[in-house]
Amino acid sequence: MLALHGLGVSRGYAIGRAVVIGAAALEVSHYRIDEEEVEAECARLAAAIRAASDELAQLADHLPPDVPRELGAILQVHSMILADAMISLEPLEIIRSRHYNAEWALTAQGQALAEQFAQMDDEYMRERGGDVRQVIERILHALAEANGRPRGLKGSAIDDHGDPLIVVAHDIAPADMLKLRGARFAAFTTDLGGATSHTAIVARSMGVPAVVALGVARTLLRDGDMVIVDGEAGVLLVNPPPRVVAEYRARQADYARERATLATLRDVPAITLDGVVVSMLANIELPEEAQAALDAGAEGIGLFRSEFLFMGRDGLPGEDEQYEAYASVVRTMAGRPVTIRTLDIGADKTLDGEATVATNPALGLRAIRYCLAHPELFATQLRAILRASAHGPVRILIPMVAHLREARASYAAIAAARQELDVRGQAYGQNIQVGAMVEIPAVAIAIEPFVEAFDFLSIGTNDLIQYTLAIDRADPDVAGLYDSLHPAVLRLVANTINAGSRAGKSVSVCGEMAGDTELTRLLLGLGLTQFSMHPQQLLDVKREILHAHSNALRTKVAAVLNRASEMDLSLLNQ
Ligand SMILES: C=C(OP(=O)(O)O)C(=O)O
Repeated sequence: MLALHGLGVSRGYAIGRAVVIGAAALEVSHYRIDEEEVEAECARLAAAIRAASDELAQLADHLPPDVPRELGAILQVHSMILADAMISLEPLEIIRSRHYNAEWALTAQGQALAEQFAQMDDEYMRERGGDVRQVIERILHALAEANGRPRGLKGSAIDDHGDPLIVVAHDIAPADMLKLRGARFAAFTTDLGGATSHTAIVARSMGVPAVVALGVARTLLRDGDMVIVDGEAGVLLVNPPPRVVAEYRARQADYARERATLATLRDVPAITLDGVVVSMLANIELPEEAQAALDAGAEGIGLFRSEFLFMGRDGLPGEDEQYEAYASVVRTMAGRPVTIRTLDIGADKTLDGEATVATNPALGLRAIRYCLAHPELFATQLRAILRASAHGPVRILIPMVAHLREARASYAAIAAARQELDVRGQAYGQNIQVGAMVEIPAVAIAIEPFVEAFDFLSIGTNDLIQYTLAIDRADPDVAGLYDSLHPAVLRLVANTINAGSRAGKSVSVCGEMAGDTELTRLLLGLGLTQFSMHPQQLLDVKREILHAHSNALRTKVAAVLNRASEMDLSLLNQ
């Protein structure tokens, strides 16, 4: 058994078969077929191989006279590869023996061949690995065309009869995670990533165990390997013996029982032992998650990351489409407040087709900076949000504010959007509240004018830590330095909470710190009374709150906050 250690970023355990994917393979559907479908699936693959072969022949026959002669030679090599049994027969055997769908059989064979070619001594032969990959891609295109739909996971069906499937990837961009949402994988692992990378955040929102920062796991695993993902300990076990599988099945059952017990806290108000009332809010990425938030007892949405509506798709969503998405959340939350963050695009969250030239995108044209540089895009989103406020209480949250002039420009844009709606005869969002994310250290330090400028504040600890400690939150090489307990981080959080409380303005934490039960007592001790986190984490954190004594924690935290060293959490348990 191989045990690989990474960072557990989404709780729970999964036992299943690995689906090893590279970036391009993400677009390929993986599902198992029934015995009676085998011959039809083989015929489908054989037809695609013929189509690819015809296409190559056509290309070779109609080569313009001015193209280099090498191209003709390459096409010939590709035709030979295509005719070879390793491509024309082996994948059919995989369909018959493993009941994989055609695309999966082909990519599984491609992966095995890529590894064989990579190990060859002869450089010429090693390079042929690239040709094999190109030939396989040509057949995948032919399969997609024959299906009459673009390749993608959306249309895939995952094996319902056999073992659960577990994604093992080098890295998955947040936009690709969106494609995987519909595909019902039982767990995720990636070689890259950090605890607060957006990939980890999306995995948590999908409610499946996930381990990131595994280093080279993807290169060590093969499609179909039996694996266990331990999201608690951050471990990936490969080909475990039956004794270990049995132990993990027992852990899975215990975990399910623990969740069921927690569910009884759903409607219990979050009040500390000394009577401090705490608001339990949810973070969501897509409108469908609002129901999960309600099911977990959320008292509102503290952060709707609207950028996920814009990612992993062709073109931008228009005003009506956005309005429908926001309105559906507001309707689902039935009178509870919904905080919609305006487009926070940039760094690891990119729009399709938009390349960045920034050398350091985390410090570049992100979030409100991007929106102010694209006024029409911003205005469209603001109109959609204002319209959605007709269905219930909505708050607008502006990300990455660093300057007061950005606050002024945001208010001006909201006023202009309101005016445009007025002209249309739609008077919406007259008294809408506008807040700012506190995620740039400069704001948390010079906080007073921002408290004054905005109706409420939400501390984005993920970025606040990233920018305070100069740690890329998605980079596994520096994950060990990403530290929520650093005294500078805690003082910035305390400064923001205290300034809000002095001015009577509401302050929440919506970064991952809010959902970490190890930090609940610390945040209560810092005076926090509004927590916003993934629906999955709400009940765990509520349990901590119900057993805490807020005033005692405040005294303890105040006594150690100004120490130079990292916060010692054990002091809060004494
Ligand atoms: C909530 C936050 O924003 P995001 O994780 O979406 O960047 C944060 O930075 O803490």
